[in-house]
Amino acid sequence: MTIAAIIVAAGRGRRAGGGLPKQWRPLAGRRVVDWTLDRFRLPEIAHLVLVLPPDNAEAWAEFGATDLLLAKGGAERADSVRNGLRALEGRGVTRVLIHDVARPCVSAALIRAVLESLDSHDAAAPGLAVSDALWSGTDGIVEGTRDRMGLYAAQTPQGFHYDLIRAAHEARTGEAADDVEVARAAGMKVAIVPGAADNLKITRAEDFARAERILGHDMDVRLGNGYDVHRFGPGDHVILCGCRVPHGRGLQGHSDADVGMHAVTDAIYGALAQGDIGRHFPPSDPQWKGAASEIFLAHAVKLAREQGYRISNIDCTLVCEHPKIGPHAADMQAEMARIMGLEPDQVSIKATTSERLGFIGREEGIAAIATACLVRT
Ligand SMILES: Nc1ccn([C@@H]2O[C@H](COP(=O)(O)OP(=O)(O)OP(=O)(O)O)[C@@H](O)[C@H]2O)c(=O)n1
Ligand SMILES: C[C@](O)(CO)[C@H](O)COP(=O)(O)O
Repeated sequence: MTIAAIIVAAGRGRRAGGGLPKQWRPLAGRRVVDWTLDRFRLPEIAHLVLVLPPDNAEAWAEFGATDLLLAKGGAERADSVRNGLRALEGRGVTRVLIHDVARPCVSAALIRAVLESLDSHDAAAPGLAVSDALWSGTDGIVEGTRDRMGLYAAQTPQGFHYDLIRAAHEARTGEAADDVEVARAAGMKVAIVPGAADNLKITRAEDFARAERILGHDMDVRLGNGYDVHRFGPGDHVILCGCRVPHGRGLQGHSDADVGMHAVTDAIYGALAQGDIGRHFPPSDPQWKGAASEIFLAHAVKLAREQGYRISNIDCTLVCEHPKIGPHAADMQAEMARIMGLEPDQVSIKATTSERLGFIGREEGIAAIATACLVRT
């Protein structure tokens, strides 16, 4: 089974106002689009499609440089979805989730409930049973009461067997309230999964404050620290934070002895309460002899993602008299950011001496200390 998710983000956000379309506006410290995308970065989702406004060159450049598949938005939401479905052609996708970028508070539990329902149905979508009384009205005056029995507020992600919804969208053009309407027009039976009140769609200006409150309450922030020391030995360079730095001696260790990268890796494991490098890559195992420490860091980052965390920032301090780190700090920052899939401004690499005191002062080795901040997505 291959699962994909399509995030439709080609709307204009007219009702939300505020200049920029709502998906690009800030929400609890990040853009709406970043929150929504991260919600779908789950191990079971193999492909993530982002449907973008065709005229937003900046967004195409930004997301074109990521692992996302991109598709062009159309005039109506249904046109955008159709293009998203086409972008998945030939990738062996069997199930697809279709989600509004404007619903950034969706939980992994709801996403998984929809997927689970697809085991026994062609289509499934979250619906929130209407609990308030329903009126009809004109010009601010109530004209009648409607029966709310059996009525649901439709949410996303709406999930489908890929071939069926693909054919349904190709067969039906024109406006549709949602993909469930398209599916039903093609004769598909759609199961209702209990929706979540927190899974609101940011539609009007005031919805930002509510979404911010939900994401704030939800926030699970974890800190971890890492500390490492490697001893100098013969050599003509050291590897620090992924960069080769010429030096009169090398660092000794079972792997490439990248003391900075080890401290950062341990900080991430620490934040996850997952021990340290030695637990995942035992020094007694000969396969790690001389290994590039990138393997360890990439493993810790993957573990964080699998456990539902994103790395918010990293701070690493190298402690040595020599080599001087300043001239190499920017390269180290870029390399560490690359390995972790972060922006360089999320990674700080700095250095200090130990004022010629102790083993560092005697230039017997280099120490590194690091802090990692992880946030549940
Ligand atoms: N042509 C369109 C229209 C809408 N959408 C997406 O469909 C979702 C639900 O639409 P809505 O909340 O109505 O968003 P907008 O169309 O952006 O808002 P508005 O109607 O206020 O302009 C949003 O994620 C929006 O980006 C899209 O991808 N392509
Ligand atoms: C798909 C949807 O989110 C279901 O509630 C909704 O219909 C899309 O938004 P719109 O406001 O109807 O365009």
